[in-house]
Amino acid sequence: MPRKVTIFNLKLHDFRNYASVGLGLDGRNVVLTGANGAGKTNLMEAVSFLSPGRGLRRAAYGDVAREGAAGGFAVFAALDGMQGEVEIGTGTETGEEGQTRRLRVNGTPARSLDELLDHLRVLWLTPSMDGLFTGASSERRRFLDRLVLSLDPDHGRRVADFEKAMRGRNRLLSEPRPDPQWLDALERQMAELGVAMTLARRELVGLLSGIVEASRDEGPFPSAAMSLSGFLDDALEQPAYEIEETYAAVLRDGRYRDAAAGRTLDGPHRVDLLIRHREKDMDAARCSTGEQKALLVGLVLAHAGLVAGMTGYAPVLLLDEITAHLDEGRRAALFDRVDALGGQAFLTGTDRAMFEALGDRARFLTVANGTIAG
Ligand SMILES: Nc1ncnc2c1ncn2[C@@H]1O[C@H](COP(=O)(O)OP(=O)(O)OP(=O)(O)O)[C@@H](O)[C@H]1O
Repeated sequence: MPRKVTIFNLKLHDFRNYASVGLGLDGRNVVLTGANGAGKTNLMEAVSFLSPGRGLRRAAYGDVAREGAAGGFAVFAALDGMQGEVEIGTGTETGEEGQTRRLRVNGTPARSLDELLDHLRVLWLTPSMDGLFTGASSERRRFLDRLVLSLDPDHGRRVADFEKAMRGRNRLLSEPRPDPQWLDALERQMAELGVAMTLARRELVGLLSGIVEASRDEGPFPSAAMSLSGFLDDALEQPAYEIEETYAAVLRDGRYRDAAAGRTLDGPHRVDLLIRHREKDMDAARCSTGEQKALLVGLVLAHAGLVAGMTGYAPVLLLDEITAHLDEGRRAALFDRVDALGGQAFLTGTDRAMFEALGDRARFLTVANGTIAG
């Protein structure tokens, strides 16, 4: 059984519609109910800032600070985490480069937001992910990279460095006489990072598929068959250095074509995560809304199980408006699976009755107008 990470105190300051609010928690799951616009998702978003990145809305920091507030926002959490008890403070400051996010761990400034991953992993499922299967491949890539990142903290840097090198190459190719040596160097870097990224993604898909397979008969959530497509699909059985050579050659040979296109046409930035509904043997994009939601829930729960297995600690789960599209049986099964994961989950909805099956496995809170009541 994985160990539990427990957030037992949460404070928000100038965060969206919260001027200042403090919340004591007892380690159980948390159900937040309230009217539309009350601040339920905002509270979840605050918890999502306990992971690197821009949170579950991928918001610009300027939009997160409470309208009318003079400075930035702040989120404080006291938790029993992966390295014991810790106090985390994060928020924005306005400097020369605009709004930047800062992190303090036990009062000491952290060098990087990645330090958050030493203490907890936060995973989420929000209604904005409902279009994952039907939307653009860039959304699925982002989803995939977030899954990888929660297991492999170096992945974010790899992706960012690859994109930087690619932008450099694109810029160089737009010049009338680009320096071939400089191009060689950038392409070598892209090959190294691009192949590392691809192998990390492939490993994640393999591990996740294993978990999905193992939990196939555990309830009403359909299982996803996943594969990657769109980048060196035939070369990936080779050793890593050979794949790098292959990709570097593809880039070299594609210079004229890419210069004409104004962008790099081959690379890990073109990969798609293909998902099929296993039981129906149907492309997820062609499944019903409810089937897609159930497939996504199954995938996120499998990923949470994988993170718990790999780190030894159950992740904090944020499930926003999770009961929409799920029938009663699926809701009860979801709560059982969430509970079996052994972590702390935050769930939101407009109707408290939808969460009745959780019983005393959750603490019920009511959110209204940027205030929270027990
Ligand atoms: N920077 C901000 N400053 C002040 N208020 C904000 C800011 N950003 C968003 N809001 C307000 O927060 C409210 C939305 O809160 P939230 O998304 O948490 O609602 P919710 O309770 O999840 O509602 P729903 O059930 O509709 O999803 C809106 O009224 C919105 O105008």
